[in-house]
Amino acid sequence: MNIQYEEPTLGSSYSVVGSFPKSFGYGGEDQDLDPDPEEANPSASRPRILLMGLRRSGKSSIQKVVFHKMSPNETLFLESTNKIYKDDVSSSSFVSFQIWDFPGQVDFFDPTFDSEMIFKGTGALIFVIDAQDDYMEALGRLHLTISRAYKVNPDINFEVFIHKVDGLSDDHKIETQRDVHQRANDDLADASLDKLHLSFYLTSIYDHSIFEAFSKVVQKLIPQLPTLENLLNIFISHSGIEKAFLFDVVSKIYIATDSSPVDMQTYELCCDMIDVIIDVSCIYG
Ligand SMILES: Nc1nc2c(ncn2[C@@H]2O[C@H](COP(=O)(O)OP(=O)(O)OP(=O)(O)O)[C@@H](O)[C@H]2O)c(=O)[nH]1
Repeated sequence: MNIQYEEPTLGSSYSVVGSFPKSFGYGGEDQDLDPDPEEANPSASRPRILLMGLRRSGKSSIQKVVFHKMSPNETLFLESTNKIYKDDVSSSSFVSFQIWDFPGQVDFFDPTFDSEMIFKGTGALIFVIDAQDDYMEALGRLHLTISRAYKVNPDINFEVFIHKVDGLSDDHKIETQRDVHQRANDDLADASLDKLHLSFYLTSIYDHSIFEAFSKVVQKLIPQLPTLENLLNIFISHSGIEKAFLFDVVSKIYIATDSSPVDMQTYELCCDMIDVIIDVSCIYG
């Protein structure tokens, strides 16, 4: 398969305000290797989040729903991705990264697949597994992908989205997560890759779980997170406010929250309030 690169078609609502500090370690080195001329630009030092997984696992849907406000039902009409689709997310000074949506059939052994270039500048690799399908093939692919990426760049955060869980009962969700977790880690142990840490999330585009999972993935890439958490702790202790989130309004992912546990209902309520405010400001704007 020939890997081609598609320029980001950035939603007009996004503007470049800032990027991750260079000291974070995602600049420079990869720029020489990347065939994309845009990478020569200093703004390209923002970290990369890769979306990988088998065909039809839901990668493009996740990217469109979270970052382009596509309604979940519209994703039924998405066409299969056949080249790497790069999307710039630069909506505030704390969230600035690129998402690379990969085609499901990417072939690591193809000479045009430059794993050095792709994985070197990567902050997080999200591997999407369709929980409504038989996931054995996906687990094999997960192992191949992460072991290859780890060899090139052991600093990548490996995130596994056990996706489309909207069709599963609560018991089935927990059982699937346990099973995927167990098998994926057994495969790593067999390959003597015990040091490689995987994080698992149950996700669906039909509820807020995908926004929550993406929030956590992005938070891990924010070097200022402890400071932000601290500031929010101080804020709630002095204001009598119960819970504080720092939101990226455009995507509704939260960049930080105070250290009390996150209750999904509170998070959903805040997301709904953001929608109301955006709708009202569109009417009166
Ligand atoms: N039930 C359910 N369906 C989903 C979910 N996410 C995506 N889908 C559906 O899964 C199908 C495939 O989604 P895509 O986003 O095109 O999958 P992809 O992984 O990008 O596929 P390729 O481009 O072929 O690699 C679509 O019909 C989506 O509507 C989800 O959370 N729940």
